[in-house]
Amino acid sequence: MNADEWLRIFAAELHQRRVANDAARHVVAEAATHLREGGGDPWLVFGPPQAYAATIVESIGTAPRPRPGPVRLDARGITKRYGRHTVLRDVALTVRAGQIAAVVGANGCGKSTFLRICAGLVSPDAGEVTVSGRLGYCPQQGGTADFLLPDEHFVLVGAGQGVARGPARRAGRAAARQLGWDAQDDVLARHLSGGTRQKLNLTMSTLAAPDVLLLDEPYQGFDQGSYVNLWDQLIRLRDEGRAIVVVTHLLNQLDRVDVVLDLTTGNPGDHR
Ligand SMILES: Nc1ncnc2c1ncn2[C@@H]1O[C@H](COP(=O)(O)OP(=O)(O)OP(=O)(O)O)[C@@H](O)[C@H]1O
Repeated sequence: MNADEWLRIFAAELHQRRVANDAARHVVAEAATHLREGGGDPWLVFGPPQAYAATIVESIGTAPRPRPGPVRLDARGITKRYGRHTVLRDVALTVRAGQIAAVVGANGCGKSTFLRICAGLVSPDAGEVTVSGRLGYCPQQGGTADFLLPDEHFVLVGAGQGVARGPARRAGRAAARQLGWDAQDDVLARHLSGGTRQKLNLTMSTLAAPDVLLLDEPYQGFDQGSYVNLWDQLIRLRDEGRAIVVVTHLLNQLDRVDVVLDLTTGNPGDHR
């Protein structure tokens, strides 16, 4: 790993660990100067960027997190049956502005079904979902149009949300860049790689600055760097006051979320 790559991951880690922006910039600049003047492999000088970021957090602490705001998504008593199979039974989830909720559980326990119900795409047999504000939804699969360019996707989604062509294109490209993807490529969606198509999906769901963001395993096909960028982006969106619900199988991410809904047991729990 070269110094630039190490510094990029180190900066992202500091951001994720909520080190105040000014302090993080200062620490990264110091590390960069040290590497430039002293040379050498950053892994030998500082160790893994994650571990060095943890040491920095121990010594300087983190910025206070904004307090969660009003309830943005409230799902109560959600029950869903397919034939004789009850997929969801009396499921509840409340997410406030400035919170991330993770929906976890075994394959087939109903995570995607629950998210689709929250998005208003599937009707529950019982229960109610109340969403306050604008909604963004990133499905697990599909969602892109094979014969459109990325820019055309942004314009289309923008039109549905009352955003003009130019701003929609710019917002889409900016959000894509945060995932490490240059969306200016003249490539039809059907020729994008699976991971890049998922970035397009994700970018579309965040385009109109939604108050509630529903993400169904949004990282599928992502490489390690894109995955780090994704969590960076989610934490930034949360700290801006969005309410985020993310379906995930990656339980090692749960220390970053505020609420966990385990559909294997059906119990939502405060995580912090
Ligand atoms: N439209 C449908 N008609 C009939 N059964 C369905 C339908 N949609 C989902 N199911 C069933 O409901 C159950 C839950 O599916 P769902 O996709 O919500 O699970 P999941 O927890 O998201 O799974 P995974 O972890 O594999 O993504 C499964 O048994 C699935 O076969």
